[in-house]
Amino acid sequence: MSLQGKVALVTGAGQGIGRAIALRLAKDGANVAIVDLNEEKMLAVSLEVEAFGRKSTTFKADVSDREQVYAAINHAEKTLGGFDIMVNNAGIAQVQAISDITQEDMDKIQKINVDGTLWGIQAAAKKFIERKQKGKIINASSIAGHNGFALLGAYSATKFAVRALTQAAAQEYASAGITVNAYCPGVVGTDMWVEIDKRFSEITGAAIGETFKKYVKGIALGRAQTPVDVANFVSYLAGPDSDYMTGQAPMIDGGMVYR
Ligand SMILES: NC(=O)C1=CN([C@@H]2O[C@H](COP(=O)(O)OP(=O)(O)OC[C@H]3O[C@@H](n4cnc5c(N)ncnc54)[C@H](O)[C@@H]3O)[C@@H](O)[C@H]2O)C=CC1
Ligand SMILES: CC(=O)C(C)=O
Repeated sequence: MSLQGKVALVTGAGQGIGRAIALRLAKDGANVAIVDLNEEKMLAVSLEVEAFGRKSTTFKADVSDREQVYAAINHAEKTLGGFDIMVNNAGIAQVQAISDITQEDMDKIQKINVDGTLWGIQAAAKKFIERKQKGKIINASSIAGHNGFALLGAYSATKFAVRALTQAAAQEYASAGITVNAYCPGVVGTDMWVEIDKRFSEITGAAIGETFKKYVKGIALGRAQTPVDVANFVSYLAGPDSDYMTGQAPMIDGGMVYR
């Protein structure tokens, strides 16, 4: 159990990839703070974490609000007795042709995916430095953070930005013993993809399920990704085996985008 006694905070942990990460870090030995907008879902995941024999706490926060992110970290530290790993996982998708993206669309997705990640990096690094300890910051990018996809332009732009923040933060915080990396999943069967598929269908006329199937066909390993596939990689990024890695954003996508 490589994370025995460590404290991790996972944003967007009420469901999907964030939930799987929270459970995997708990399995690895960490006590886990669950942060999300949905209180009922957070509580359910918190109970699942405790079933591994770990401590857990929940904190309702909108990651786009800087103060709420700082408050979430303070809460985790106080309740769980430390703070070692920050997973900036919360994010939203949008499916929209470039010509149809509005200012409101762009403001919303940037505030959550980009600002939310920035506040998470900044607040976590400040806490690690204040505590005079090393720390790990792990951000959710995407294959869409390496490759622009049609109808996912705004989303792709935010995930490219997450990689930029990851690279800059890795350099700025290395001397403090803080590593900053990102994970880039491909097509993961979560509610996010149910929504993406539905929006593609509205825009292109594709049948429900067709876009998801089309994307999955492009995966070399021949199946859609599960949240656990992502969590397995985040476990590595959170643990001591990745201590010599920083500023990176590898694909964990079953073979879709090659860099
Ligand atoms: N599903 C996929 O295929 C892929 C997902 N990703 C990224 O992985 C991350 C997680 O994705 P999924 O689990 O699929 O999404 P999801 O939509 O299933 O879950 C996202 C969670 O984040 C929470 N959330 C949303 N906005 C929030 C906010 N402002 N503050 C706090 N919590 C908020 C939601 O309540 C929800 O529990 C996202 O950053 C996403 O962009 C990256 C690549 C592929
Ligand atoms: C949701 C997402 O990041 C992709 C590319 O599927």
